[in-house]
Amino acid sequence: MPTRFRKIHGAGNDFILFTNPEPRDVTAWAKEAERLCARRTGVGADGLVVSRINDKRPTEYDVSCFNADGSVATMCGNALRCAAWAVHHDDGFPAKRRLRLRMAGVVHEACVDPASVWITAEVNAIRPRVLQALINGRPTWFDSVHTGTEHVVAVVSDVDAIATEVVGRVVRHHENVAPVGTNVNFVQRLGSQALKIRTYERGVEAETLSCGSGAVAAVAIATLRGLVGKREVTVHNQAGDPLTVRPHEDQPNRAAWVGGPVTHTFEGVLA
Ligand SMILES: N[C@@H](CCC[C@H](N)C(=O)O)C(=O)O
Repeated sequence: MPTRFRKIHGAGNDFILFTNPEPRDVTAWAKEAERLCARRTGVGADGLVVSRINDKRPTEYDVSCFNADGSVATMCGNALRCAAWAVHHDDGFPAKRRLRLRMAGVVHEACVDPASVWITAEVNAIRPRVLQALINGRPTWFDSVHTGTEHVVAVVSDVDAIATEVVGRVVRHHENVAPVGTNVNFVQRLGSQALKIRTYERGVEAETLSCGSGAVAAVAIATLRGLVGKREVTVHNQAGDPLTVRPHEDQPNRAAWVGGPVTHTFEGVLA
């Protein structure tokens, strides 16, 4: 197993990132994710990410993401953004050029500009009202949308009034989304083209400070429900580092760009 790692976060969603491990590397990454993501006994992170260049042209990287519990994330917007930052920083991939990142068999575009790192996410069919749960005593509907991974979204009047981890844990295991479960988002309209979001993440089994695929899901549902127009939306999160979501120029109904800050925190060597 490689010993050098980088700690990095995408708008507060934090990862242990390994780049370009030896081609013959046989690390059991899922197991290592569980061990290293532990906040008290490991490095501590929401997930573990492995990024490696593949031999495809134009430049393409394979990016794998494991949640803190060792499960595979089929899509993680913030992990892809962190991986894109590293390709730019370490391998000299030019800013503002399109890069290809493959995660769980799906190719995402990425683009690093000085202020933000952007990646694309799929926006699949919306299933309105897939489940209902009590929020502060009030029955509340959740819509679902698959943005590369499972998300449900409830529109609420005040996200700060919600016990996100309590409600999130119940909804995450709701029978209508069994057996795979779901990530759970609570969304509030903040004004013209702005939302506030809180996300309970499956696989981390806790609220995270931001979620890229969750921000895309929130914008898809908020657009459908007429809360925002179909153009750029600012999604304010618990990190205080908003993500921006805008429709993809070529497939506005099928994909979106999500962008925001990436911060390299430190590099380390495993004992
Ligand atoms: N934080 C991520 C989503 C990670 C995946 C999720 N926990 C799952 O397993 O579905 C993001 O930024 O998109």
